[in-house]
Amino acid sequence: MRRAALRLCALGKGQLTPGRGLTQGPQNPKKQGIFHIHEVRDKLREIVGASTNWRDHVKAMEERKLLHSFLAKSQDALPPRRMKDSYIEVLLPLGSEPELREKYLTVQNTVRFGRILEDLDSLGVLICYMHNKIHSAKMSPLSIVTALVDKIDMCKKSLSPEQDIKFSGHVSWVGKTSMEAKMQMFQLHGDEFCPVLDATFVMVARDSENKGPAFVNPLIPESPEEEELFRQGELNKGRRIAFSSTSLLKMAPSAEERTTIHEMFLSTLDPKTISFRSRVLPPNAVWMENSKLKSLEICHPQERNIFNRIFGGFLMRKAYELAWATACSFGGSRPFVVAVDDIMFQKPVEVGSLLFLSSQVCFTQNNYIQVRVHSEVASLQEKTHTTTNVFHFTFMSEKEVPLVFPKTYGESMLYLDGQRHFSSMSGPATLRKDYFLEPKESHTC
Ligand SMILES: CCCCCCCCCC(=O)SCCNC(=O)CCNC(=O)[C@H](O)C(C)(C)COP(=O)(O)OP(=O)(O)OC[C@H]1O[C@@H](n2cnc3c(N)ncnc32)[C@H](O)[C@@H]1OP(=O)(O)O
Repeated sequence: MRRAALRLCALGKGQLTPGRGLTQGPQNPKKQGIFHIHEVRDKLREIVGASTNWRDHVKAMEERKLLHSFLAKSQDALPPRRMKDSYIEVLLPLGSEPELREKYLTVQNTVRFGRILEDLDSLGVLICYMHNKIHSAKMSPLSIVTALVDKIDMCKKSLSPEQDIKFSGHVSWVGKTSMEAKMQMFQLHGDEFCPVLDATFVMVARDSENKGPAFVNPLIPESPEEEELFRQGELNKGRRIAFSSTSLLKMAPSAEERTTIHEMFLSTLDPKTISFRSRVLPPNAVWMENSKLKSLEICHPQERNIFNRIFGGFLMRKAYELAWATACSFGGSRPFVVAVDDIMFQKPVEVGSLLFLSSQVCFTQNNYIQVRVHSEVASLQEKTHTTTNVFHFTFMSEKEVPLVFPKTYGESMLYLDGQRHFSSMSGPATLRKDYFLEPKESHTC
């Protein structure tokens, strides 16, 4: 493994305390200043001036054009902000408001992770709007879009749909037009909020009409912890550039990777024939081509964001649910998501698009299933397909899963890419002995 193994949630109680309370977990949910989950989208609508019905969306966009004059000509012209300026907490009161549960419920009486992805996306965008808030204006001239889900690490197998959940987050790094938002999620256990998830998103600011880049306010770290967070943001940017420059779409696999693929190839040759063409599946293995599932979404106006594009969170939920079904049918049991990695939003998805999602298992190890979902939109006029996103999900199954074998060169590259994503997690999966343990009845997290 290139980077020592699987991600453990780096969460601790009150892990980082810039500006007191930043990224802090256990706090009284009833205190002032916590948004209700319903308020997040309402607040976003208010900030961007979104229409509440589809008929008015053209008028709403026309109004946004007028905000162009509020855009800064340079980043230096914008006042610096602190991490605490964008810090927010959001309550999802599944315990205290049972009527909310239905939307979040799975048949196994756990919380739908796809819904959490949607909430994280909206929260990430709201955090970035808080960072760039113009205090004298109600609306923002910026169009902030999700560019990347850098990573999401789960530290609990499943969440209870009967206990309150709290999200918190803030901007942790800024570039010229991009921002990193770090978010955490906690669930009430006894009278304490315990950490359950850790997420890093990258958002990009665009002009009022979402046609070109726009500058974001600088960020000033105020304590050694904040400096460390900011430095980590810089490192993350460097890591992403390095990861992308060695992409298998650009470069040949390493010598070690080539050996892996060749050995897998040799292990599939039929010993009875002296031929490179007769391939036999080894025991307890599945051909990669047989691990696929596909779906189609018609992108209705209901799922639009202000810019008349489809919400990133909706795309993630759809991709996640397809990936889960893929892992489920591959492993033969209900898997749990462990990590989400490197979801890149390459192109916006327009309202009215036909969105094709294609999911396949591309790597497995012990109980782990690495699933890749590719999404593309079809242009009906030109009969062309354009890739909009690639999603990477790591699932854990309760029992050991079959190996997945590539047959073609292209599939071998998918295998290696899957292996790279799996290896980029930060702690060996097998070390996570507590992962399947349900919370104890004691009130410790
Ligand atoms: C209901 C009402 C609520 C309304 C709320 C609205 C919230 C909406 C939130 C969403 O749902 S957005 C929908 C999902 N996302 C998208 O559709 C985005 C699709 N992708 C794009 O539009 C472009 O790829 C994107 C604007 C993200 C980047 O465009 P470019 O590739 O031309 O960007 P460019 O090269 O100019 O780089 C601009 C910045 O982005 C950074 N960047 C671009 N791609 C990146 C990436 N993949 N990862 C990290 N950073 C990235 C890049 O480093 C640079 O940072 P700095 O200016 O700080 O140096």
